[in-house]
Amino acid sequence: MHFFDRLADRIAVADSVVSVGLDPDPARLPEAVADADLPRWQFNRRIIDATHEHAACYKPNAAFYEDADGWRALRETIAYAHGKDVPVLLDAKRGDIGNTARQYASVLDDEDGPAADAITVNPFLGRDSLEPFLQRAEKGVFVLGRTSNPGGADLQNLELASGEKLYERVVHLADLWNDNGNVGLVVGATNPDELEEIRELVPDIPFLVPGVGAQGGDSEAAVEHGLADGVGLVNSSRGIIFAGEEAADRGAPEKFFEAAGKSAKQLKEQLNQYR
Ligand SMILES: O=C(O)c1cc(=O)[nH]c(=O)n1[C@@H]1O[C@H](COP(=O)(O)O)[C@@H](O)[C@H]1O
Repeated sequence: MHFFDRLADRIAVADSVVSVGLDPDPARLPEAVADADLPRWQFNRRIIDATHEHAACYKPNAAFYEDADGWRALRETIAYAHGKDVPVLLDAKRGDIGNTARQYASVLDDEDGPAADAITVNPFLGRDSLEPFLQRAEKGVFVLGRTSNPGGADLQNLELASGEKLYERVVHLADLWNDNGNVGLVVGATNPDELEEIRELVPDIPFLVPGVGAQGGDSEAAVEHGLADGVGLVNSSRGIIFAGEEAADRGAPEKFFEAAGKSAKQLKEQLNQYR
């Protein structure tokens, strides 16, 4: 099944557009999992148990898994999320020359265990660097459009000779690259005006909107402009998975994962007001 059809089904079942970011910073893992074999996997398992009812998608960021045990933790996490019937978007921001890109894209194949259903990619190297991802028609390919970080404007807002901004050009290209209907765009919630403008440029492309929660982005704009025909994702990572830190610090470690569930539910309900 094509990723966006699968995502539409999941959004309907969970009544949610929340993407739960699985960014298990080793320095912030609670004691309950810190001594386990594969702490990140044990952490994610309990986060998934607590949040899956409210999750349209899980988004593990590859940066938190790029070591020997990390890929094992990631594979277990993907399998577990699939077991709960929730799709997984691997946030890897890939983009490289052809043969390297082909290798990167193989992370989407099931040969070594369950693979992610979608991935984030960086468009800086142009179409051929993304071709191996785009050709996997059933997989979602989210192209970085306008990122949420303060330095995003350094390059993305540069004005080209044509008068277009660089991010506008990227958005236009992403639309051209969408032969298989599997392209999405990443547009941060911290730039609501640009979110609105980009939605006008590409009415039919679903967005992944990160930046609500810990980065303080605009959740109303995220929903209003992030969805295309009801399909899209609004991501929060630290705001959900570490919501229980304070309770644990106050001597209630059992509340850690419960708080993540509450936070995911709260975000779902907040976003649903605007759907
Ligand atoms: O591609 C992304 O997901 C992404 C793009 C962007 O513009 N900004 C952004 O924060 N992200 C990712 O979204 C997640 C945000 O995490 P929190 O700020 O903890 O919610 C991290 O995994 C980021 O790498």
